[in-house]
Amino acid sequence: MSPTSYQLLHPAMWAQIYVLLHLKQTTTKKIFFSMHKAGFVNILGLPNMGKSTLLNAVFGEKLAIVTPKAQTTRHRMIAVYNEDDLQIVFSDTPGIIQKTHYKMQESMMAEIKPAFEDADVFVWVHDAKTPTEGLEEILKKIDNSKIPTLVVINKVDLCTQEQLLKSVEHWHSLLPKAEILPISALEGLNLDLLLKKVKSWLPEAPAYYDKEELSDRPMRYFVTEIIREKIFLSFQQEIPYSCEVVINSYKEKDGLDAIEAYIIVERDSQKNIIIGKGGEKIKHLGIDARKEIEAFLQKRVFLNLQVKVDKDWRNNPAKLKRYGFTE
Ligand SMILES: Nc1nc2c(ncn2[C@@H]2O[C@H](COP(=O)(O)OP(=O)(O)OP(=O)(O)O)[C@@H](O)[C@H]2O)c(=O)[nH]1
Repeated sequence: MSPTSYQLLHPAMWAQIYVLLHLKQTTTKKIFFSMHKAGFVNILGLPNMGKSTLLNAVFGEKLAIVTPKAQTTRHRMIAVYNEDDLQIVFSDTPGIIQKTHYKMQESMMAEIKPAFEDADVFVWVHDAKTPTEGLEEILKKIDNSKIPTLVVINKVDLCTQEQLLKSVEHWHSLLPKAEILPISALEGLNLDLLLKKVKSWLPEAPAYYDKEELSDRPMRYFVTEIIREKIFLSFQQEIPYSCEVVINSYKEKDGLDAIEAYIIVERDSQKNIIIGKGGEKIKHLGIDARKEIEAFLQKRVFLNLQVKVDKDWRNNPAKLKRYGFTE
C-alpha cells in the first residue's frame, strides 16, 4: 500500500493500519507451561512528549504528575506493572534537556544516565511534530546498545496524516533496528500493542519486585509531587521551575492525615507571588492539592502549606542534595 492510499483516514485509524502492516507480529509459542517474564523498560525522550502520560495510561491510574509545561518530571520513578506471568518495571525519566541552564537540570540529567544502561527494553517517546536535531549522539548510543527499542510516536490525535507518515519514515532512518508504534497516550490508542511488544522482548525471569508493590517511591513522594503539579498548573513562567516541595511533618491518624509541607522558592518576590494578595493564591493551591491527595490516599487530609525562601537552591549542590537530587 502506498503512503497516498492512507490519505483520507483519520491519523488514529492510520496508526492502527500501520501497526497491522508493519509491526512485527509476536508469535505465540505453544508451550505447556507459561513462563514468567520480567524486565526493566526505560521510558526516554525529550521533555513534554507524553512519557508520564503514557506511564499513567498503562497503569490506568495517575502515578506520575502531568502538566502542559516541559520539564515537569524531575526524578526517575519506577512503576511496577504486574500480570500473573509478567512483571514490567517501568522507569519514567525526566525529559532530556539538551542545554542545561542551572545545576538542578544537570542533576535531572544525571538521573537519566543510568537509564541508558540498565534497560532490557527502551521505549523512546516522541511526537510527530518535534524536530530531532541534536539527538544524534543519544540515538547512536541507543542504536549501539543493541537493546530492543520501541519508538513510540505519541499524540497521533494531534497530527495530520502527512506529519505522522513523515515522522515514521524519519524514525526508520534514525533508528533502523527499532520498531515504531504510533500511539495516543491520552486516548489510550495502541497501548495494548505496546504492552504486547514489550512483553515479547523481555527475558524469562522471576519477578524483581513484590507483586503488591507499585513503585520504589514512598507515599510522601507522591504527596509532594501532587503539590508540585498544582504549582505548575497555577503559576506561569519561572515560578514553577523555582519551586521545590518538601514535607516537614506527616502525622498519620485514624481517618485523617495531618501534613505540613514547605514550598521552597529562591527569592522573596516569588514567595509573595505564591502567597498572593491576602493569601488567596496559596489558599486555592492548598484546596486543589488537598483534594487530589485525599483521592490518592483514599483518606481525609489536613494540609498546611507554607512558603520558605532558600536562596539560589537550584544552583547549590549541597541544597540540591538535601532536596533529593542526584549529585
Ligand atoms: N493530545 C495529546 N496530548 C498528550 C498526549 N500525551 C501527552 N499529552 C500532553 O502532553 C503534555 C506533556 O505530557 P507529559 O506526560 O507531562 O510529558 P513528559 O514527556 O512526561 O514531560 P516532561 O515532564 O517534560 O518530561 C501534557 O499536557 C499531556 O496532557 C496525547 O497522546 N495526545
